[in-house]
Amino acid sequence: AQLPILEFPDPRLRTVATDVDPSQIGSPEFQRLLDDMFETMYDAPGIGLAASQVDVHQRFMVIDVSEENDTPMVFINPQILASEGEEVHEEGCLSVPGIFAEVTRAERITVKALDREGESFELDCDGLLAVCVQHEMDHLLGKLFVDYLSPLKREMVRKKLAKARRNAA
Ligand SMILES: O=C(O)C[C@@H](Cc1ccccc1)C(=O)SCC(=O)c1ccccc1
Ligand SMILES: [Zn+2]
Repeated sequence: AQLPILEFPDPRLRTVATDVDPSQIGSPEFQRLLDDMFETMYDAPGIGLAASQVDVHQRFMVIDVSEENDTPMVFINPQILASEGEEVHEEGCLSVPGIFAEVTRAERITVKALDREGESFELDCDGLLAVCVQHEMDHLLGKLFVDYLSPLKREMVRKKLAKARRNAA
């Protein structure tokens, strides 16, 4: 099922997620949640989705940066072991619809996490995957890409979204 995505400035997006209990990963409920998150992400459409965005405050995220939407990736209890370089990339966010801004992040990262089978893996990422992993991991810390904007610009974003919500209502 598609899950409702929380939208800025909803304070629940600021919650810091807690580690997933590895013994829960194999449960039907957790596997169903992963499936629902992929369905929600592909439908949005998006290239990533953090559990925080669907009001589940546990440390996991789903990503698929492939052109064909056929490379689903699950990162549970992710941690960045190493990072290097700097790269500016235009980012969007399903929790801040219609807003795009440039963000500077590490160019290359080594991320360690558990996969959907609960197996530990390490991955060297660069390019859009590295950007997306860092963007999703920020969500798990209650951070949004608009936090990298000036307070003035962030206020403009808040007003723009509030207006869009009024018009939609
Ligand atoms: O809010 C999210 O976490 C999803 C976000 C991830 C992201 C996008 C761009 C840079 C970093 C992280 C999105 O997927 S926004 C939508 C988007 O960028 C996109 C949608 C369809 C095709 C390609 C990109
Ligand atoms: Zn986002």
